[in-house]
Amino acid sequence: MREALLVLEDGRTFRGEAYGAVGTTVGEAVFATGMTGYQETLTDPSYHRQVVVMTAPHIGNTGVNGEDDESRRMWVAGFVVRDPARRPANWRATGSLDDELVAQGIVGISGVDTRALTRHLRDRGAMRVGISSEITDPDELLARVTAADSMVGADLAPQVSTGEPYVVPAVGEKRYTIAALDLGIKTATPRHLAALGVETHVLPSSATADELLAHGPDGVFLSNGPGDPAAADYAVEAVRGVLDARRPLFGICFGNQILGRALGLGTYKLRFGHRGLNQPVLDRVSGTVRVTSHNHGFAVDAPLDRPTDTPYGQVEVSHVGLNDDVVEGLRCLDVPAFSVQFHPESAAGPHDAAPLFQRFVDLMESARGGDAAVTPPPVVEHSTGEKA
Ligand SMILES: NC(=O)CC[C@H](N)C(=O)O
Repeated sequence: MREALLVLEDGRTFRGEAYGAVGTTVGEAVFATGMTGYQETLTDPSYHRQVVVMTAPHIGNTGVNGEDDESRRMWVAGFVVRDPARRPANWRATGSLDDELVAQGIVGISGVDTRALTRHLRDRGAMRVGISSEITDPDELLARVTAADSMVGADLAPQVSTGEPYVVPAVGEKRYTIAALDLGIKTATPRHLAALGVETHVLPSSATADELLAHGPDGVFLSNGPGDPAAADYAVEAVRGVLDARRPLFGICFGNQILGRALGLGTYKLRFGHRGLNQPVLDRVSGTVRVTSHNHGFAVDAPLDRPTDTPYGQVEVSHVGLNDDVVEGLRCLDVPAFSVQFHPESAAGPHDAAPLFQRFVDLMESARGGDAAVTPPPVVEHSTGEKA
């Protein structure tokens, strides 16, 4: 058994065993509370440059399979678990997580008190961290950690985006065509759209509005993605062009933050972010509470109690996180655009929010009928009492 060391930027140190590839890595320490879906987490491009701490104590129980990857590779900068499964067992498994982490060069640590680590991050906020199964001196590792780039100001979408455009065909009859700006897109998203008859043309993060609109798509999609939305000016510019063209637009997570910025709203870094599969969100349009999957460290800054005037008309907060009143969705009242901060495409679930893809399809359908500026019903008010 090989020892490993974890050092947080504030000096707190944990010791454990090497897990995954042997080596040294640094990144932003974040915790994820999902009890399932580790394969999707590891392969979600939004986790690029983040060291993910799993709060669920047993990880790897169902191994890995050839179907659940959210992209072409694992992106996490490091992986922290309590107890790796000794023997995976699942009818879909094609291998073990341990072997896959080694094969993909992901440095991890196991045997760590992940509860103590998570409480530390909750109390002090997300921060930089290093893991090493080579360096044994905490001060030496700490020097590497403090030399690492911060997540604030990091422009990471170009590093994960596709180099070349590609097409995900509709399942069955093709009814709509969309252009998707790949800021770190997950495979589950075009799959959900394909099931609704949507053909998705995925374009690199550098695509301009003209490129997105080149083939006359029914709508434009803005994907999830890693990094600080404040650093992605090129995407903001592209979205403004799409809004000018009044083309139906739907964004998820990073896409929600980019739409917010395109409308003139600000974004800010949350103390420790939302990462998990059971986050309650109020859909203020229908008055429904949905249990949703989250992975975000930044959020849009917008007033909850009134619409905001923007160069594209008014926008209102359509969804609110019930744990902490964070903006979880935007809805434009005068242009056909909306977005959510959480993940309707979520695999391993939950699927409460999946109908949002149908809302995008409905928006494209009404735009075809010349009725693009949908007149929405008023939002419902709520009170969560004291902030969490
Ligand atoms: N999943 C995402 O798209 C994450 C968006 C952004 N990088 C954040 O951390 O908030």
